[in-house]
Amino acid sequence: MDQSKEQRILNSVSYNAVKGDPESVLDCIDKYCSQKEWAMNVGDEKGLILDNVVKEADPTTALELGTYCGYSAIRIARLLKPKAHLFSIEFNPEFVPIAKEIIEIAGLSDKVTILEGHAQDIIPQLKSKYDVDTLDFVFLDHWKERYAPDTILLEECGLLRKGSILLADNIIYPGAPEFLEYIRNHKRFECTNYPSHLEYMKVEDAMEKAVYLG
Ligand SMILES: Oc1cc(-c2ccc(F)cc2)cc2cncnc12
Ligand SMILES: [Mg+2]
Repeated sequence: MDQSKEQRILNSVSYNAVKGDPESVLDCIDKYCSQKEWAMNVGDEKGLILDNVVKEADPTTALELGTYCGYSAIRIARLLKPKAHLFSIEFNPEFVPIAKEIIEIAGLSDKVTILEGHAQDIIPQLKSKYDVDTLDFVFLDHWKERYAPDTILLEECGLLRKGSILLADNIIYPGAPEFLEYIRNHKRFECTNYPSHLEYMKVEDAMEKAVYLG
């Protein structure tokens, strides 16, 4: 059976990246996806925005919705302090083993737990099953129509605390209008927009940061 694009990305990382070096894994994926096959990694330009918000949050416990091949999980996990941990939720069973392998090559398997399933099913289990208290940072990068309901679910599950930082990808393209409307019209969130471009393209995109005010 022909290999998937995601398998080809893993092949490229496995062959070209320096084992245990997250930067070389990120560079390899960015090179492959800008020169060979486009893929929906957050990419290098929006990745810098992600880096800065993660540094600002300096999270002990972080959550990512939408693992894909593990690119943004590596961007986040490489910046985490020693005892900090990232949970990453992915519903596509084909992506999970590939992301695990790529994160392993980056040497970050100890800092990342990939949870396979739908966010709306896993979020309610984070406290009881995964011993999470509250989340210091959340990266939303899964299906755009799930951004708002899953944000509401995080709050309902008591997973947000005063100062929790949410960062959402693809605010312009593909777009997340319901999410924007929700967080910008609710006084419990302080929002900041970061204009950027769609990964590896000249198409406009943006990220939105929302600080939960409690
Ligand atoms: O960053 C992203 C980009 C795109 C996407 C797809 C097709 C296209 F033409 C343009 C953009 C889809 C995504 C789905 N989930 C998470 N992130 C995504
Ligand atoms: Mg995205």
